[in-house]
Amino acid sequence: MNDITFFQRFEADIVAGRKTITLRDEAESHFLPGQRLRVGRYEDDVYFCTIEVISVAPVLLSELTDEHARQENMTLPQLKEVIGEIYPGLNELYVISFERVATN
Ligand SMILES: CC(=O)Nc1ccn([C@@H]2O[C@H](CO)[C@@H](O)[C@H]2O)c(=O)n1
Repeated sequence: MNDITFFQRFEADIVAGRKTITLRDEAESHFLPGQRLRVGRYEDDVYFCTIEVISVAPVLLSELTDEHARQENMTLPQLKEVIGEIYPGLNELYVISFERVATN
């Protein structure tokens, strides 16, 4: 069983260490620093790596900066568009920062 899933289009960036945060809603805000999470693809739940949670912190959509976007390997407009598609109308998000620790 996986602990968290990402859309398949982000797999390569996560595995390469180019994507080091994810923005989630309250339902996925319960992860704790130091936890190791098995990561799978949203589309088929196939495991693809393990990450260690560094921190979890609330952030408003309006507070997102170029630094968040850089950590997503996107531009800020791209990031806001993606969030608007995944979480339409949601302003209160949680930034989960992580480090990729293993691939098995
Ligand atoms: C079921 C479900 O919510 N799955 C999600 C949710 C979010 N994300 C990524 O986190 C960042 C900001 O939201 C962007 O990179 C998103 O694509 C994801 O990959 N998969």
